[in-house]
Amino acid sequence: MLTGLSILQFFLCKATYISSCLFANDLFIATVISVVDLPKYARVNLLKSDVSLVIAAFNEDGYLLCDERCGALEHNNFSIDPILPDVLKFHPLAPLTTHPLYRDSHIILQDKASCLPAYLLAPPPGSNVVDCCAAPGNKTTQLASIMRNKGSITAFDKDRRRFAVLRKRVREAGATCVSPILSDILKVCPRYCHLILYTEAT
Ligand SMILES: C[S@@+](CC[C@H](N)C(=O)[O-])C[C@H]1O[C@@H](n2cnc3c(N)ncnc32)[C@H](O)[C@@H]1O
Repeated sequence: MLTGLSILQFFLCKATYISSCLFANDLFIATVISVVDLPKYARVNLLKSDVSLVIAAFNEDGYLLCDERCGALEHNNFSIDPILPDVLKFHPLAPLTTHPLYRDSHIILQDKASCLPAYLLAPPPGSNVVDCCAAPGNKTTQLASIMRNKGSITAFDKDRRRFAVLRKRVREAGATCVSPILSDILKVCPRYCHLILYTEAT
């Protein structure tokens, strides 16, 4: 039997539960909206194309290059990132994964934040670089693009399945200066690295 007080407690409890569900739901909706709001970034693979050719191809497909400062991107607009000259910014819903430039690895979908380490490292062509944690290969192929395939990139990953993706991406990107190695970087003999000038591990 519920007393008057316990009935009140029961309903208070329910009310708290319902409001926490509503709050969780709001949080979920807010999260979905913020993910949908994020722009898409496409890095031009300089091993297969160049920025002006990619811009021209998108223009032909009805995309319009606009100034980064013009605010929120319209559906078919895109802009050049103000910091990264080989990175293009698109509307969050731009259907880039079905675009031929993506399928042929002329562009690589890579978030702006992920593009920054290799851009800041900026190894000149002819460098010897070790990518310690390379799969799926976004930064590895970006480094190859920056180095114009000149020099060497030794790309380690210890996860067999992710390593397979790395090899595929490296091949598709035409990154011939990359040697993928399936291994735990921590087990690699330091002697091996005597030529290394740059390392990148993210
Ligand atoms: C966040 S992902 C790297 C993303 C990659 N740099 C890119 O830009 O595409 C981390 C990777 O590090 C690998 N990894 C973690 N510890 C490692 C180790 N000790 N040796 C080799 N690979 C390792 C994981 O298997 C995973 O594939």
